[in-house]
Amino acid sequence: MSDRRRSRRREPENDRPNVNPRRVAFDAIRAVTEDNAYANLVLPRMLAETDNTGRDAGLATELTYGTLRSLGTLEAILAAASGRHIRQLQQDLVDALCLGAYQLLYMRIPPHAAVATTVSLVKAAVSPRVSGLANAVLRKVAAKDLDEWTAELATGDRLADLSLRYAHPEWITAEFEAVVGPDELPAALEADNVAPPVHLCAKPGRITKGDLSRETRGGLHGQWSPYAVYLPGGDPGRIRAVATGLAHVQDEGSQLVAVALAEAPLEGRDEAWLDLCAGPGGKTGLLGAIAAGRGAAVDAVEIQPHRAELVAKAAKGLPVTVHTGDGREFGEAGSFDRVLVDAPCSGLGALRRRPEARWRKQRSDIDGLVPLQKELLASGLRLARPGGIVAYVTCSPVIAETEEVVASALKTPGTELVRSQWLADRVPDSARGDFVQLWPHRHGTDAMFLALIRKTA
Ligand SMILES: C[S@@+](CC[C@H](N)C(=O)[O-])C[C@H]1O[C@@H](n2cnc3c(N)ncnc32)[C@H](O)[C@@H]1O
Repeated sequence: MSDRRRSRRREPENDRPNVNPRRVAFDAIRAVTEDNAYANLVLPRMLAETDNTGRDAGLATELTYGTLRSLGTLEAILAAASGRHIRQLQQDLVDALCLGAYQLLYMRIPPHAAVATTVSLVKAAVSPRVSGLANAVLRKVAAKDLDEWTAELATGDRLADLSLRYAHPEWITAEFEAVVGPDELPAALEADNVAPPVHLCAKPGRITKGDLSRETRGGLHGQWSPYAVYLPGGDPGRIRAVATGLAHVQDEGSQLVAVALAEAPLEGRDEAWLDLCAGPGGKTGLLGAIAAGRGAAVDAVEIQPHRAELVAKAAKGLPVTVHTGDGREFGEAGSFDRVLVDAPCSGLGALRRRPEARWRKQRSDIDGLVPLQKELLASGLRLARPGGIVAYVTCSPVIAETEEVVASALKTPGTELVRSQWLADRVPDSARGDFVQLWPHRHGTDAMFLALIRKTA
């Protein structure tokens, strides 16, 4: 590097400090553990503020997301290496040690560099007094690789050992196993630890997949959804079609369940569609675009005003009317032909997108959500006309939020479960009995669940 370029790096333009990527990652992790921030919101802002771009931004992102995803496992290994309970150490030191241990156990960073940079970070950002302790603990961590550590800490309890190996809380591992079974469980857990590519949806009637793919400079067409394009990299907001609303960011699985509702066979009138839990509007945007091509219109309901505004933005120019209100009290019974109930859920099917989420959630959160899910589905069934079709969707595979909610709704007289033939024909291994269950490790999508229910009377 020339002297001129080196000095430019030390004194960045606009007086913005070019803070090194490890420090940015540490600050982002601190914001998550200390202030309950969301990494995917806080990190991009910190990268912009510190002028980190390109490879530096990539390194900071991998460090932040990887460390947060693996927190439980890193803390267990650090506890063993330090010989004390992790809660006996101050939290900012734990965060720095996790960042260092992640580099040692999950990345190809040479151990001496991972230890030295973390000790410097501890000196500068935590306290020089604990840098000796950090050095000693990290050297112990570096003495074994991840497989050796997980073998050493294994208890013989299969679910506990898998949870440690794949960095999931044990209760989530158990919930996944109840659906996917023991053979596929490791693959299902492992898939949550891989950052997913960004999926785009080319809104039908607005832009073709081919044109969207060209705008993304080579984005591949999605495997399953007729509207999906995989972004090859970069900021989706910079794609013109996304900025102008012709396309939007949407997981391919979310596209599939929305299209499955639109493609379900229906006799009679087919012009009044309802999206009962619409915010922030990804599925409303897609359903609105399909409805536009079929002469139908969509009513979209969202209880949170700021999310209702996002729905209105996502549906701009489409035949969609947005209502801010409670879906349990909305509308006239029997007035809709197709109804989507994309219920608020634990989100355990999208853990790969939210690095810290698995450590924040608790089993009791699900118990709190199930009554609302049942009420919203009951309301969706009330609002569907005889012969109409209701799609119950969650981005969670958990039995209590999926099968059990649907089973309770099917006790209502005049309802029957129908298979999504459209989805079954298109996506292999997507059947879960008569339901649809997508998986990151099988399909590269979020773990979306879909049940189609027809109102027979
Ligand atoms: C899983 S999200 C929906 C995602 C959305 N369909 C999409 O594709 O962008 C569930 C939404 O339901 C909303 N919600 C929660 N309770 C509700 C209620 N009683 N009535 C209407 N919306 C509700 C939440 O605020 C949240 O925006």
